[in-house]
Amino acid sequence: MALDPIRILVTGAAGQVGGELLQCLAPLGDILAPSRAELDLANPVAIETYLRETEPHWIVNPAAYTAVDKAESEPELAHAINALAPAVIGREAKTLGAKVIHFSTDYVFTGQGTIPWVESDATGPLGVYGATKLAGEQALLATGAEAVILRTSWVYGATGKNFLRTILNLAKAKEELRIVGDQHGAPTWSRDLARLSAHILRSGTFTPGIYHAAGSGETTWAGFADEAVRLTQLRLPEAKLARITPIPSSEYPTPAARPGNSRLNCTKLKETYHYTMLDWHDSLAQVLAELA
Ligand SMILES: NC(=O)C1=CN([C@@H]2O[C@H](COP(=O)(O)OP(=O)(O)OC[C@H]3O[C@@H](n4cnc5c(N)ncnc54)[C@H](OP(=O)(O)O)[C@@H]3O)[C@@H](O)[C@H]2O)C=CC1
Ligand SMILES: Cc1cn([C@H]2C[C@H](O)[C@@H](COP(=O)(O)OP(=O)(O)O[C@H]3O[C@@H](C)C(=O)[C@@H](O)[C@H]3O)O2)c(=O)[nH]c1=O
Ligand SMILES: [Mg+2]
Repeated sequence: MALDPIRILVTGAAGQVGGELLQCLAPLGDILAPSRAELDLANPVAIETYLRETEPHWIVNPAAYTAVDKAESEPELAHAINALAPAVIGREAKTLGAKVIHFSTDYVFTGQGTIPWVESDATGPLGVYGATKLAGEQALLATGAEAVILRTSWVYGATGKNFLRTILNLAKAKEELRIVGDQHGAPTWSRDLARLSAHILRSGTFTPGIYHAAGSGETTWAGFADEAVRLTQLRLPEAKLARITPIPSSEYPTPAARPGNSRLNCTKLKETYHYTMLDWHDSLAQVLAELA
């Protein structure tokens, strides 16, 4: 008798993490990757119907409302996608006996201090995006579903909309880029998150809970931009690239405030799942090689 193949639902497959998940999880089962038109996460009934029809064994949910500034003027939509959808996913997963891997953010924290945050630290989001992501964590956990929540930071990769690609484009067009130098954290490669997810799926034991999962090491946005431009200049000695000037956040006003301390302590992930996230310098070099 043939065994039922493992069905893995990947939401947001057109996004940065979702795209990498498609590649990394494909060898592990049958992937369901509905487009936004096929599964609109802003519609709870659509989520319920889709999950009852497809009965996935795993639900991997990187889909989110990720426009941090725009969320300030679209709080209802951000809440529907980031908070209500995880609640419905959790409720249905609990009924199905499906396991969930969900993604959250450093922006659940206030950003006070300099010590890397641990999972049990008090939260205090500064804006709508962070608040809706925090509500999503809490709602998912409250369903009692078997869920791992990976809190990550500063996600980038060779594809999708991200800070690295924005900076490389701007650096070719300008002489100087003024970038905030007082927000501290770690860039995280989208592919490393997908590899971690595959690792969790494969690991025989599933230990639910919140885990911090950010690139190893730390920098600032200005430090990240500076290293990206430096490495690009080494590869393209003839190119005229902008110099990076670090500025205080007060000189780069945005609708949503960002945390000054986004450092995430990833010890729990290491100890529980025996997975160490790549150092951000190493992943940056790999992503730049892929872009070249
Ligand atoms: N990007 C970052 O820097 C960080 C991200 N995170 C978290 O990691 C996760 C992955 O982020 P990332 O891959 O960068 O996000 P992206 O913005 O690259 O992708 C998000 C995906 O979600 C989809 N989506 C949005 N709204 C809906 C909806 N109503 N129905 C169905 N799909 C929808 C988008 O679809 P479409 O393509 O149609 O817009 C897109 O494919 C998210 O949970 C995010 O909160 C955490 C820390 C940092
Ligand atoms: C383009 C640019 C940005 N900045 C600043 C703004 C901001 O503080 C920082 C990064 O810019 P971004 O627009 O990429 O920032 P942002 O969209 O806030 O990135 C966040 O996205 C969400 C989804 C997360 O979960 C977070 O972990 C984080 O990655 O750099 C400058 O100072 N100068 C510039 O020229
Ligand atoms: Mg952004």
